[in-house]
Amino acid sequence: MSPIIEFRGAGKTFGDVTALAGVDLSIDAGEIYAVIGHSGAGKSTLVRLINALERATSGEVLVDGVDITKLPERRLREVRLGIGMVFQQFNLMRSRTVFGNVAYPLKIAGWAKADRERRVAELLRFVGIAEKAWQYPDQLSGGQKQRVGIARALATNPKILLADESTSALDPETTGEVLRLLKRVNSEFGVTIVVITHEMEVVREIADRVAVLKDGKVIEHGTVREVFASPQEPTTRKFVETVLRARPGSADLARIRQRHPGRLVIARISDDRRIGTVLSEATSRYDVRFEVVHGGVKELGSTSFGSLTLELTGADAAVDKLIADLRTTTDVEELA
Ligand SMILES: Nc1ncnc2c1ncn2[C@@H]1O[C@H](COP(=O)(O)OP(=O)(O)OP(=O)(O)O)[C@@H](O)[C@H]1O
Repeated sequence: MSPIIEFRGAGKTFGDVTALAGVDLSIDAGEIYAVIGHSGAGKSTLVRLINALERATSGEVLVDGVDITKLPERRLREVRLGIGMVFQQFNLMRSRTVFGNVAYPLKIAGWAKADRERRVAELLRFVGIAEKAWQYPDQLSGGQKQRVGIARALATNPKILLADESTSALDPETTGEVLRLLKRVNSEFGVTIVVITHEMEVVREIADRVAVLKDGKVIEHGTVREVFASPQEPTTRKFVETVLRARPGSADLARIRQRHPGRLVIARISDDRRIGTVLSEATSRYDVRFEVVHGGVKELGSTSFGSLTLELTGADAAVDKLIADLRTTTDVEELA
């Protein structure tokens, strides 16, 4: 895999505000790369450096091997033709039909009318809204508007698609549909997708790799599996916990304690760790009972992943032995 987008010490300041500070990041051709961070972390600035809607004030940004921070405006137009973008608020033209919106970039790029018509029909079929071609944006649901946004972004066959909070205005079900559509864009056309989000659930559903942005810096990056399995930074851990309910919050824990006076442990669950087998053997061997009191398991790619908080009731020494057995197969943390 070769990088299609590379940030090398890229920084961006607005007056005395540092939006990005020395970002190093490498995104491979054909992958779905997510950038997650809280509001103000610098996500939008980062994505706007890729299509040079903003210019870096330091460092380099390479797109397809070319440092775009040095290019004159005229050459940037070519670079931008290879990059599509979808937005949180869809940014459709209200006065044009669905067809007109999707045809617009083709018109700008000088496509002949017959070619435009063929291409738009093909795109609308791909995103599943062919029957809405002559409707106006105001007549569409949020999910349908975003399908138009995606069709428009793909019109000129870009190699890169930038999705800036593209599902943040949608309900969870519609979010799922749009993310599945973006996955098809990636798998069927090989388009590299950069997803900007503040939701870890979006990262889980769609991305191959993820970078966590905080105060204009990349504080952690890796495959989605690595980052979910062992988040290093407190900010990353909090993001992961929003999806996995890995650890009961303090209010939850107080309620759990009231109902469950036994010892509480958190055990990591994943497909390759047979914790069910160990638990059932150890509970009968040591005469310890267990109750699941918190947690969850989610699909992550082709595997399951998560954590459970268990209440273990029995003689202290027996519970110790059970915890030791569990530790031979997974990470176990006892809650104080
Ligand atoms: N045009 C601008 N002029 C001045 N400051 C800016 C400008 N654009 C961004 N900033 C500042 O840069 C920082 C990063 O902003 P950015 O929009 O990139 O963050 P973000 O992570 O996308 O946040 P959000 O999720 O709220 O959009 C913020 O402090 C913001 O106020």
